[in-house]
Amino acid sequence: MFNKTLEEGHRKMFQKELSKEELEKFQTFQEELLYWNERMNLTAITDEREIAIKHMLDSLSPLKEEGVMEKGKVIDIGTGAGFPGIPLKIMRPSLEMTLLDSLQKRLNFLKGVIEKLGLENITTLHGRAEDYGRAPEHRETYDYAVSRAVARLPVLLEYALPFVKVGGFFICQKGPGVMEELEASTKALEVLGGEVVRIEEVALPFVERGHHMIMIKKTAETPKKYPRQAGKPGKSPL
Ligand SMILES: C[S@@+](CC[C@H](N)C(=O)[O-])C[C@H]1O[C@@H](n2cnc3c(N)ncnc32)[C@H](O)[C@@H]1O
Repeated sequence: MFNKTLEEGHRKMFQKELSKEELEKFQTFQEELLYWNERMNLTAITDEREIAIKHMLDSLSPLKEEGVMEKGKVIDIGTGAGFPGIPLKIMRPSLEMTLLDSLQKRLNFLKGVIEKLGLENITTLHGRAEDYGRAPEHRETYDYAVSRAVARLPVLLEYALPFVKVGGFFICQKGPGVMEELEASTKALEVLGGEVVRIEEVALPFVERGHHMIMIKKTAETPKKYPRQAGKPGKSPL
């Protein structure tokens, strides 16, 4: 059921077949997710078909944009059980992927997944986005930041934009409240050096509800005082 849904759904979304190797990797990831989900809290979605659609295919939606994430350094902020970072890495093995989360046990799960799938050029990073966003080895060094289901946009921008090089992009997915979140983000975009370049409605195969993909270009360096200390962006968003 998982494989069939993923294959058909991928074909509908991208008009392209998944290779045998890609399919095997997705399947192993799904099996690991379900196995470990019995032992720790990884996902509320446990139906195989739903995992294929709402986790795997949903994570791939940035790839619908032509020329996006063909190569370069990517950070997935608040990756949780590996979404969208692992599916993106399966489809684009040449990406240099960093999976960031503040929960160590989820990263331990991901280290196992990375080994089982034989993925290379992928690392896990334990801690808060606000702290790594100030660290010179991470600040403004990524071509892309991605993030799904982590925070409202004004908060998320303060987590994400400090990681992105000027000229790079932050890509996130948002549900029905997208326009309201965008309106609330005017100040954050201006202060942190970002500009919305695309808002795309993404339809997911087999289900009614899709989402919006927002592409934000980093247009200027983020001032040194951002991100503020851990917890502050969430408590008092820009
Ligand atoms: C609701 S989960 C979403 C996980 C995954 N992105 C997905 O779409 O399934 C949010 C994740 O973000 C992490 N997180 C929240 N705030 C964070 C922060 N400031 N820095 C790093 N990770 C954070 C949490 O630990 C959690 O794993």
